[in-house]
Amino acid sequence: MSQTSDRQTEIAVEQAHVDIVYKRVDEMRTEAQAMRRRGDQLAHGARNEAIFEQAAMLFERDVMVRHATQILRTLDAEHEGLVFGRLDDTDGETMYVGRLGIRDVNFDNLVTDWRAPAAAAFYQATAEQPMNVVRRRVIRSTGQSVVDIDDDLLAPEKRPAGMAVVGEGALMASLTRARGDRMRDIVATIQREQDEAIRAPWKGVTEITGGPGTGKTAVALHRVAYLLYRDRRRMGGAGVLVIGPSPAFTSYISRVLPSMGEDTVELRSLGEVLDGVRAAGVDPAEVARVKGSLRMRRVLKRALREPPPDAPTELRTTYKGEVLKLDARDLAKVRRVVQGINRPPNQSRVDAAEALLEALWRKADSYELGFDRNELITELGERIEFHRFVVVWWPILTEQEALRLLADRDRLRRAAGRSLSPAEVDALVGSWADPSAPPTVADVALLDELRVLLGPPPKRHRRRTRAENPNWSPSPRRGEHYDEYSHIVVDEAQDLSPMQWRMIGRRGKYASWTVVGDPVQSSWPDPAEAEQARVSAVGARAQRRQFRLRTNYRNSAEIFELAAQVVTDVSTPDQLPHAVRTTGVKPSVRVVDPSELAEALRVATRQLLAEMDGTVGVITAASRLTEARTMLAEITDDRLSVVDGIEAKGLEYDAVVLVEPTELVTESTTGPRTLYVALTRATQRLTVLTSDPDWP
Ligand SMILES: Nc1ncnc2c1ncn2[C@@H]1O[C@H](COP(=O)(O)OP(=O)(O)OP(=O)(O)O)[C@@H](O)[C@H]1O
Repeated sequence: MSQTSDRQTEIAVEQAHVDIVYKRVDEMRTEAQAMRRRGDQLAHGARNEAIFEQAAMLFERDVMVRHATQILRTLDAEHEGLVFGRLDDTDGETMYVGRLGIRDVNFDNLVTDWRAPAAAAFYQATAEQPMNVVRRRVIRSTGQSVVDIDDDLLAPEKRPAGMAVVGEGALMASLTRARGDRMRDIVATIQREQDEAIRAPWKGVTEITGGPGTGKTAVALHRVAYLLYRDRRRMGGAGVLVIGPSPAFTSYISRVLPSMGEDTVELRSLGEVLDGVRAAGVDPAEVARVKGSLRMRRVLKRALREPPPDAPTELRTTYKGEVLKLDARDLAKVRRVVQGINRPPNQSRVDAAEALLEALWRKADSYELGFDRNELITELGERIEFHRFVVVWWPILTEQEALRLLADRDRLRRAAGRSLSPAEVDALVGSWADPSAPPTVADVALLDELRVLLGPPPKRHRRRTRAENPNWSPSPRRGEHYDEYSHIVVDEAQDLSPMQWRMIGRRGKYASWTVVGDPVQSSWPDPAEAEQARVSAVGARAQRRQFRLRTNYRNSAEIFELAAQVVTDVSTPDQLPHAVRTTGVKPSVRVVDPSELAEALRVATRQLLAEMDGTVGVITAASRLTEARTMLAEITDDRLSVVDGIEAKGLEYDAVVLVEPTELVTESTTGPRTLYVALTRATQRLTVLTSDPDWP
């Protein structure tokens, strides 16, 4: 039989099974809807019952409705390609693998959930270790129709007569497909080295490293789905938090988990970790470096010891005809006493009031007029003007207010002491000069640090804090600043600053971790400091297991060959992945005169948009981003994005135009690494526009 007719016959065989599965799914949906209706009726009827029975009924109803809703949600998830795999083993048994486990009315397996132990062979069997598998088949569907199949024959010698083997490899077919603006799941083609990381035990710290395009992000997200499936009670209750570098990145990965039926995971970018703040802007590299350094912790601590800018320098009152006065030196002494109690400032106002009254008493006592201490303290402490004084002398601050105070150069210089150089102080003051500017991503970690240093405001003030903050939005399911996640995934971990590690560590006091990154792509200049902060965030004694992914599934070999050249000085050969796919198309490096850059950029972009089905990214240095956007303003195509090297982190496009690569290198101390990131974003085509005839 020819390959084509073999293929058609086999597609028809699989379609027959897929039809049975979808029919069963419809039945299950009807059953779940009926269950939910029954639950609702129970609640309705319960109104007329005795209290005791009512409680039992309500409980039953809750369980019923919850269970039914969960089933419906899972069934309604975007389950295109619900059945995507089939294994035929040496005993002649067949098993279908899919996004969900489905049984027929007799409880016989129609589909095994990909996360179940029984399905592991689908990902782990190889020709060297076939694990009893003769043929592995990947089934590709559109909607409910099977459109293609791809087989791997793992044990040719055990192949029974008549077993067809068709296709050219599901992985390659999937890798060459055009990309959309959202990442897709890879459940059908997870590779063995990836599967090992996905199925690693939940405890401790799981580190996944690997070069660009090795599937680290995909693996981390599939690991979340796996952990929720295997250990839903532990993981689901306290929740899973996934942290990525930017809102563009979280939006890019946002579809992966829902497509696997998981919609309870929180995805946050680094600028959104602190509740109520949504920062997306990034500082210039040298400013971000200062803001992210652990030295900032000392600076912030010292800053909070300073009196507020408009604090009164004298407290004057009268008691029984005598003038009692605390001058600036007395007040400074009282402040030090309160600070010595070592309670966070927002929790210390009562201490401050008590210390002031004590100081006033000592003044009065020194006059030797025989005043009674208790009487004096009670009377002065009840006076409205004393309260007014305390409120301005010891204000309750929000973290935003506390950070804004640091825009004052003298104040910051005092707080900086020897921790920051004068140039670093200037850089920070410059970045905070505009009081109406929103916080940057690096500011968020400082705000979170200040939040903890300041302590929670007394209850009466909390409402004020929220009302004053226009961006404040309560997290729908969790208390504010929730820190009990059961699992935290940190993606692009190589870029986290020490201050960001501290911020995230606070949210994972009881968590296990999946930490994903590639040191060669790091844009953080002091890896040793970041490593120290990371160890204290995830716990030094936590059990650690490491996985390294070695195959680059994103870039064509031609594109990766060029990219690898720019990091030869900052990487070891072991850190660079192997790109498996060749396209026969080399990257195009065009030398252009700066005066002709705009036109050359438009031509290259239009050309790639015309030639490719999928997405096109234009990547520039941060300093040239606005200009590039203006140059391309006349091209309106949803498939086009214009980003800088940092924003490009974690994203991918079918084709990329890289503008002036040397500018990405000179823009920061980790420039070659940022350029490496930019050069490894394209799956198929790369055009580089440079004014340097010698590049690369
Ligand atoms: N097993 C696989 N099957 C199909 N596609 C895969 C597989 N593994 C990875 N990919 C694809 O390769 C691309 C790169 O994956 P991903 O973004 O997870 O890599 P990464 O290691 O996080 O990259 P980077 O470090 O550059 O951000 C994605 O399009 C992903 O879907």
